[in-house]
Amino acid sequence: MKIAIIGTGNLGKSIAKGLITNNAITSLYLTKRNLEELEDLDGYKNIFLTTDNQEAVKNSDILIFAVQPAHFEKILNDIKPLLTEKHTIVSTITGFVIPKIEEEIGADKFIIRAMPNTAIAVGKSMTCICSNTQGKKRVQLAEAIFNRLGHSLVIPEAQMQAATVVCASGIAFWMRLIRATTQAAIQLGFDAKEAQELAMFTSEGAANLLITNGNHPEEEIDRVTTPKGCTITGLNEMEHKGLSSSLIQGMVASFNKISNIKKEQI
Ligand SMILES: NC(=O)C1=CN([C@@H]2O[C@H](COP(=O)(O)OP(=O)(O)OC[C@H]3O[C@@H](n4cnc5c(N)ncnc54)[C@H](OP(=O)(O)O)[C@@H]3O)[C@@H](O)[C@H]2O)C=CC1
Ligand SMILES: O=C(O)[C@@H]1CCC=N1
Repeated sequence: MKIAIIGTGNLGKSIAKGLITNNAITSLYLTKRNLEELEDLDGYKNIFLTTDNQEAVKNSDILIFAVQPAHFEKILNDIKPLLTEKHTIVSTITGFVIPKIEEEIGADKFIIRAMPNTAIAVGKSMTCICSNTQGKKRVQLAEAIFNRLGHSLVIPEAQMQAATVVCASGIAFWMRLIRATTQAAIQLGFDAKEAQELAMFTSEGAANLLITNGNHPEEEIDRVTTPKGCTITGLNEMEHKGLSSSLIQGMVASFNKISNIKKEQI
């Protein structure tokens, strides 16, 4: 696959690392105005670092856009004359809706919106995907790419903002939960390194139980909670202090913020 990442910042670089590690490329163009931060990716075979978006577009078939929303319109205008039938446009840009992309480059283009997260760098992204009518013909291609870099789900565009909160911001939310677990483990007597090890691998195990068994979380909780035991005592105390409620309220606040940003842009 001949892929270009236009805007290789936090997310773009994570995608690049995932693609490189998973041998998912024939060639990979990475663009950015200031290339210094990409020095560690310099010198790899078939990886080209450039400030020239047009060069990247000419030499690639799949164009993954990962710039800030404010930069996207101008970049689309600059590369528009170079777009052909071979190109699949993949936008990871939050809040930039498909009708607006079609307005810039035309509804005849193959347009995909993807919402990955930074775990794409280690091949573990949960990525939600939607497309324009023309792009439906290339959705399987997008799924193939993102399934190599984790797990993907095709959703209606109307759910993309919610997917941003649950999956993209979700990485930050889970990091806080893991950090809090680590802090508790330190208070209970483990050193910092051991505490983080316990927190990371326990959360990985919990997720894998659900992924492998397909159970509801409460079924797995029932297997751990001995009557009158320490687990149910801990869980109930967490709920008295608002664990579930605070997570739900935080995610809804995050969703409301995205909705407001979108209104500000209109
Ligand atoms: N971070 C995340 O977890 C996620 C982010 N997103 C979305 O992805 C997009 C990127 O986010 P993020 O990676 O965090 O942002 P960053 O600011 O880290 O990255 C954007 C990059 O675009 C580059 N850039 C700016 N202008 C141009 C240009 N004209 N040509 C080429 N490159 C350019 C910038 O580098 P330079 O200034 O050197 O050009 C910068 O490195 C956003 O729209 C965000 O909403 C979506 C899902 C998850
Ligand atoms: O925090 C943000 O607004 C962006 C969108 C998802 C991840 N980062």
